[in-house]
Amino acid sequence: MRVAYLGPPGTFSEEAVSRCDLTQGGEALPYSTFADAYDALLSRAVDAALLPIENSIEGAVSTVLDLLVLKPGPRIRREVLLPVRQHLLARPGTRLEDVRRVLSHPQPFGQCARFLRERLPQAALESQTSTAEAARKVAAGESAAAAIGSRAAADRYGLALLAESIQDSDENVTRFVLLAPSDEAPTGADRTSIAFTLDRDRPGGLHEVLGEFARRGINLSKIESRPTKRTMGHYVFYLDFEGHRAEPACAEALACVLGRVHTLWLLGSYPRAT
Ligand SMILES: O=C(O)C(=O)C[C@]1(C(=O)O)C=C[C@@H](O)C=C1
Repeated sequence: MRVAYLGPPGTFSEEAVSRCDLTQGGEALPYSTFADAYDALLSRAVDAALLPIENSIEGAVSTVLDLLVLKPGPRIRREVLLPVRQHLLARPGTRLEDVRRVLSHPQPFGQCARFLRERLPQAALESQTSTAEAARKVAAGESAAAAIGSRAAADRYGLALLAESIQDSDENVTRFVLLAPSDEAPTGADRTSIAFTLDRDRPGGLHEVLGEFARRGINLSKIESRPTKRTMGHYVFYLDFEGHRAEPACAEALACVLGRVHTLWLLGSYPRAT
């Protein structure tokens, strides 16, 4: 399987590729942005794309949520839970007090907010396309800069760990989804992701949708909203629930939801990661 991920090599996304049963041993192809990896799947340059969707400290990876409804088509075939340890990486010999610039992907800045505030309050934070890209630039640049990223990135780009495990909480997990042309057959322990918009200004619309699941004893595991990007106050709701869309109770709930929403996107059913 050819799988697109956020590169260059050394990202957490690359590590997630090596942890997913379907992509292990396949051909992993690095792309510079989530949108590029997603487009590679749409154009069939790859068979799948593995993208982060949420983090236990920082929350939604909104770019990826937006892609799922702005360019619909790909289905979620797997979820992968990756424990994430963030480290401060710098060229060997750099001291913490020398660091004036910190480079990373925006997500790790949020995951390491306390460390940055307490230990590097003067440093400028510079967003990069990925943690590994940040490490690559720090390795190539001057010593006043550091990157936030993985141990694998430090090894690959010849950087030292200036501070270890700097995320706000020890429990730091990023959830990735493997997107493919179709989702997975039922396994008995599945999850389903959908997205929908509601008709505007109808009281109780969201409550009615949630009620279809509650009535059938279907456990919701996530709800998230994003702006539709068209009008202020109009949202796309993202919902995850336990069960497969082909199971009778879930199929019935989805049929009823279809009658209560403006637009429904079926994002896929896939085995639940533990
Ligand atoms: O920059 C990387 O290493 C990525 O794989 C991206 C990403 C993300 O966007 O969430 C993945 C996992 C971590 O939460 C930090 C960054």
